[in-house]
Amino acid sequence: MPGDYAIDVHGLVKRFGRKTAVAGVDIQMPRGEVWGFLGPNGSGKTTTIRMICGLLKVTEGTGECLGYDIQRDAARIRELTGYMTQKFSFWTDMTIRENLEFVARLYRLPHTRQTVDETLETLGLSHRQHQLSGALSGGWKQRLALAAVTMHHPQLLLLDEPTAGVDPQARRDFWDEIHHLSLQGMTVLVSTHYMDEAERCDRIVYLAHGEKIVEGRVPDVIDRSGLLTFRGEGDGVRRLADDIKNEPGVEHVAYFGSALHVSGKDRAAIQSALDKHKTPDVSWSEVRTSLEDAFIALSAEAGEDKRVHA
Ligand SMILES: Nc1ncnc2c1ncn2[C@@H]1O[C@H](COP(=O)(O)OP(=O)(O)OP(=O)(O)O)[C@@H](O)[C@H]1O
Repeated sequence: MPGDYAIDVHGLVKRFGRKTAVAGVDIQMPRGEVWGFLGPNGSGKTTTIRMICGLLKVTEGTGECLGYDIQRDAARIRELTGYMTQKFSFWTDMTIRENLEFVARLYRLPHTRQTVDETLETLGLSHRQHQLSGALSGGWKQRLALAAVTMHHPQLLLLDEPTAGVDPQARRDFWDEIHHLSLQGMTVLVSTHYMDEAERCDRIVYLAHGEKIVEGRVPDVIDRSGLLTFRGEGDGVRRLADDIKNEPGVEHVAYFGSALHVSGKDRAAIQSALDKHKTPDVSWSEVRTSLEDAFIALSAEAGEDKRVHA
């Protein structure tokens, strides 16, 4: 099989007129892994994905996807890839089965009936195959879209915010399916804004303003942020937020239900801030820094919008 990496791209740049959407991104993603692609709105995730699968011409940069050159072999890459766009569409007045048969014919897949049967079975859609697609709930629509993009047995799945607006149980089911596909050898790159989804990935890549800010396993990304976090619980803890926020060395203060999380890089400074605002009914303990806080800190370090710290 050509190439050790499913995705091996260097210095990808995409400019739309004077706007630089992607400003030099490198990704080396081994085959068979599940990676999360994160970053604020407009940070360049979709544009990067579309360059990787040959749907968008790169302005600068080189690379291979599944061992094929992203500029020269775009058509071949598209055959071997399943790409689920943010706004995937299907015929709402056709049944699930009819939609999948339509896609199968579009891809000129052999043995249409059998292929569709297998796809329905794999994704747990068999019992719903005669339902009109337009009547499906958000979670089942997502499942149908996944069925449509996996039917030709791609080696690489590129999923662009596949679970946006889907309820937690459906998101969980969707992720079970992603891991199931990964166990069958598929490589999966998923863009998401959900931190719990990021935690399910082998590795995450975080973009901001078209640049890769950080890449790694979740615990490593959290470590790299250098943040320490303390959780305060007890009556009145939320009233302390504004005062603690203004203490030196305190970088983030966030509400978690009735608790308060205080983060910063300097242990002594945080401790002295907490001591200063000590009250008998509030207790503090050190907890794991959240991935969200780590991203905010890393983005700020990289020159991202510093208003997030205000
Ligand atoms: N065809 C286009 N023409 C001009 N600008 C574009 C085009 N496509 C994307 N952009 C711009 O490029 C930047 C990156 O967009 P992109 O859609 O890749 O971001 P994203 O990280 O996927 O965002 P989101 O999380 O909102 O989906 C944005 O500023 C966007 O407006």
